Amino acid sequence: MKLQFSQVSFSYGTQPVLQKLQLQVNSGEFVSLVGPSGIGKSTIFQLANGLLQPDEGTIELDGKPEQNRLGKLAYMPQKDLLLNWRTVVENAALPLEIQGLSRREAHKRVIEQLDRFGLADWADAYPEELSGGMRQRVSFLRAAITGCRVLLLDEPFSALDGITRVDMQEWLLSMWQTLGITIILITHDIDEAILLADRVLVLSEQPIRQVHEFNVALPRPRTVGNRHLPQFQQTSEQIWRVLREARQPATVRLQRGDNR
Ligand SMILES: Nc1ncnc2c1ncn2[C@@H]1O[C@H](COP(=O)(O)OP(=O)(O)OP(=O)(O)O)[C@@H](O)[C@H]1O
Repeated sequence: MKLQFSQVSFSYGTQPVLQKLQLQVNSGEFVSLVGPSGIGKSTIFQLANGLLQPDEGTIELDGKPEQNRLGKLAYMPQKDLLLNWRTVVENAALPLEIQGLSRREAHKRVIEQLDRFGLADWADAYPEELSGGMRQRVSFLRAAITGCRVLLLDEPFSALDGITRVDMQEWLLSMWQTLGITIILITHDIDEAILLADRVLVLSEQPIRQVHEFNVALPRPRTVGNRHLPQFQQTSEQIWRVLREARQPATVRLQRGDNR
């Protein structure tokens, strides 16, 4: 599914966050969104999934303006939000039950997918028995089982330790390739953004009027070893430059304040 923002503006009260933003994510693409804290990344996700509506402009799904986007894009928040009193199967089945499937049918569909998501031995486990990586797999399964063709992932690996994080990045890439879905990932980790994505979109100004776009010219399938390739280093430096330049005015203000 293709997602497009056309001339989208959005404010929280008097605070503008987006101004006439153009943004497109193509069907089957993996796109990373990076930018400083508070710039508006999560707001873009909430606009995309219909929790918020633009003040101006349109949001299009597969080329058609779509006002009613709730439930059409799956969203996986930073914190996994698993319910402690529900087992793995019961947690993952929740959106299907909300969609109106019987408990029995919802569980059957989840159980069919457990192996693919590396959860076959954990069907009846409760969240507190799972490692951080396992919890994220359950959360990912819960988002993917909805059948939505676009997954919005809001810093999914930020709470994981380094080794688990690398494992999960490689796992996510293999799932993306198997499922053939569109993924948009918010991350603060530039290396992660590059390693996973076809394109990295950098948000650097507030309000957001445009995105800086970087195509990632690395072959697929990718592994963490790709970080040492010259193209990887080059893209990383370009992204850092954009983010550093954007920070300059704030730094200058801070220095002036300190000198006063
Ligand atoms: N419900 C809200 N009401 C008013 N202002 C909000 C609301 N949600 C976010 N904001 C403000 O809008 C701006 C963008 O917030 P948003 O959460 O989209 O940023 P972000 O880039 O996702 O940040 P982070 O990386 O810290 O998650 C921030 O200044 C934030 O304080």
